[in-house]
Amino acid sequence: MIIAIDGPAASGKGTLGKRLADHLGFAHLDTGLLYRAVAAVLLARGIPLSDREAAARAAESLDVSHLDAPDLRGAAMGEAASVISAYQPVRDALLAFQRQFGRQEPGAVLDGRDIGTVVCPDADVKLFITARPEERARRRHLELLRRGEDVAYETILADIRRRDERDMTRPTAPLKAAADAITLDTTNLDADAAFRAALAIIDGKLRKS
Ligand SMILES: Nc1ncnc2c1ncn2[C@@H]1O[C@H](COP(=O)(O)OP(=O)(O)OP(=O)(O)O)[C@@H](O)[C@H]1O
Ligand SMILES: Nc1ccn([C@@H]2O[C@H](COP(=O)(O)O)[C@@H](O)[C@H]2O)c(=O)n1
Repeated sequence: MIIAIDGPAASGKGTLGKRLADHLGFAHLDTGLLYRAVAAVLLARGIPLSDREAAARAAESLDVSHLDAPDLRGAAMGEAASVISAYQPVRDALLAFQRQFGRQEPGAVLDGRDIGTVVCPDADVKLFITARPEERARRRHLELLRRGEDVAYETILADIRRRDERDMTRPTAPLKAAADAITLDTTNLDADAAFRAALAIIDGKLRKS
């Protein structure tokens, strides 16, 4: 069984995905980390993010055993990931790994931008998690402060808006809800309430099928 979660930056996809996976005994993949890891390779080697060929090579030879590295979660890496994720060969190189991950038993939760539309178009349940940009920026601001990154709220809000715009308007696998996705707006829901709402959607969807 596959649960696909998509949505804009800092909407709570990863938090929800991990919680659902733990609850259901499923594997969980935060696919944004793959793009962040590719960007990290380029930045570590001093290669400009505009070098599409180098980005594609980095994606093709990506070592996925270090996706838990804390430096991947920083604000700069999110921005860099958003640049290289627009390159089709980068996306192509990461596709097979994601699809293979989704085949695990008893199930898998994948979160990202194109899970319901491209990576797992046949997913059993598709959720599109969203929240107002100001609320997402507030959450990310808190998170970064806790991590010791003292970035101004306004800067984070501007970054989120820019990243969403780039992700939504790129020609390849743009961020959008799949036609059969159920949208959950978590602007006024804390993480517990979002989890309960998502579980109710999943239960309802599975009972119908
Ligand atoms: N419903 C919620 N209410 C309040 N805070 C939340 C909620 N969901 C997640 N958070 C917090 O918001 C921040 C962003 O959440 P998370 O990293 O899960 O978002 P994301 O969509 O996976 O982000 P990204 O797109 O950058 O990968 C985290 O600090 C998380 O703890
Ligand atoms: N399926 C995905 C996941 C992520 N991206 C791109 O990576 C950037 C970072 O992702 P986070 O989820 O960690 O914020 C994101 O802004 C996207 O550009 C993607 O294209 N597809």
